Amino acid sequence: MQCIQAIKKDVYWIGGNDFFTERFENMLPLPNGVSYNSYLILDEKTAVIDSVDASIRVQFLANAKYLLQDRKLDYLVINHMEPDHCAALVDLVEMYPDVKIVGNAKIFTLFEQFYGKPCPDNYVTVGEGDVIDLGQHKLQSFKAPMVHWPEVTVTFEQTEKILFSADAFGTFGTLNGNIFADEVDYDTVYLADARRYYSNIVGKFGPQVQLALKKLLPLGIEMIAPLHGPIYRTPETIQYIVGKYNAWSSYEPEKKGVLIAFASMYGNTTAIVNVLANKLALRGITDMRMFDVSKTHPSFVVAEAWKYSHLVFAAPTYNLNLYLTMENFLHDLKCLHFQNRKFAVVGNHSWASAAKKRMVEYVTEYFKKSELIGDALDFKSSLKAEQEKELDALADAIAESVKA
Ligand SMILES: Cc1cc2nc3c(=O)[nH]c(=O)nc-3n(C[C@H](O)[C@H](O)[C@H](O)COP(=O)(O)O)c2cc1C
Repeated sequence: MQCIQAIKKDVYWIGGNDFFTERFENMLPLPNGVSYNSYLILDEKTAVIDSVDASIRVQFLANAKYLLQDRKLDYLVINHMEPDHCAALVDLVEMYPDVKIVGNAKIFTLFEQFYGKPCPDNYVTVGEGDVIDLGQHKLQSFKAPMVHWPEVTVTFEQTEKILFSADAFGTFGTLNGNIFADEVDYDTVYLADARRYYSNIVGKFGPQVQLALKKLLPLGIEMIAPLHGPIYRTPETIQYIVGKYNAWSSYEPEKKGVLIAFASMYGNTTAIVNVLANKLALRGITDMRMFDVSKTHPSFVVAEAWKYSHLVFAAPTYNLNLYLTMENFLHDLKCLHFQNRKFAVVGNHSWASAAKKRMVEYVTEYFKKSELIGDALDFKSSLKAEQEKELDALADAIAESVKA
């Protein structure tokens, strides 16, 4: 049966929820599921904007069929060729063989790479600013390269001022009946997932997101309809998510505070960061977060890194290298072009130290616009009373910097 909602007169959400898939891109855990959004416009001409993942293909096709009844589908607009949005494209072409497929040249290249050439005569290639006229609704195409993938386009519906934003402004988390951001307690239900989606999926492409925002915001957007998560239709929710994207894509921390990311095999490094966190609390630092990167999936810790201004890394040496789960976490941050933060480093070893040096290397050589606070510390196996003053000095330096 169909499961649809009108988002404006004659404009419908025809996507669906995936509660089943364990990991997005087979890597990032989905404790709250994910939605794949698609949209259908019924005008003098009909159009579907993007399709969905294979997991909800049946629901999506039922939705499209229900709305189109015995009308034909005139246009299939493709903004993004990642498979979580493309699994039903060929089905639509088979159901509506005359459909015109709208996309830029890169979209058609990727389409053929994934699906061969089932319908090369159906292509309508659009460039920057080109408009597809449906009657009342007019779909204008804008490139947003690397706002996740190189082919990404966004489509601006000029009459209702709806931005079909592809992966931009998307979030993990299913839509729970309420498909609009203003219908839910957004900060409780979606904010953490939105930050985790942004930082892990789009985080590397901050400058490209900034360019897209500069180009698109002057259009006077009155609704943002992304490919994942809720739709933003009120000035407040639009301003809110645009504000978050602006901060995230310019690598500005949302909060002055401390995130402690640590790793430990036998608990000695854990004991050290527990004492450090305690000392920071006694110096007035509030709302700290601590994550064992061996236990918590890095995608969650990456998201918290995007939020906080100050980060402490603490880990032992392992086979003359940095302990692997910390190495993986820092490598992940490096690949995401993480930057513009203040850091403290605490190593631990028993005979030949490597962890401290490697963590300092990440901070000073790989994370741009970043600063090491206090002395990088190195402990030998366990915390001794005589070293407490080193931890006190580090806590003083971090607290002073947070409060500055
Ligand atoms: C497999 C393995 C390899 C290790 N390699 C080194 C090493 O190369 N250099 C070193 O100084 N300590 C090495 N250590 C020792 C730990 O770094 C050290 O005992 C540390 O204090 C453990 O901290 P934790 O209690 O937080 O796990 C190794 C430990 C293990 C289990």
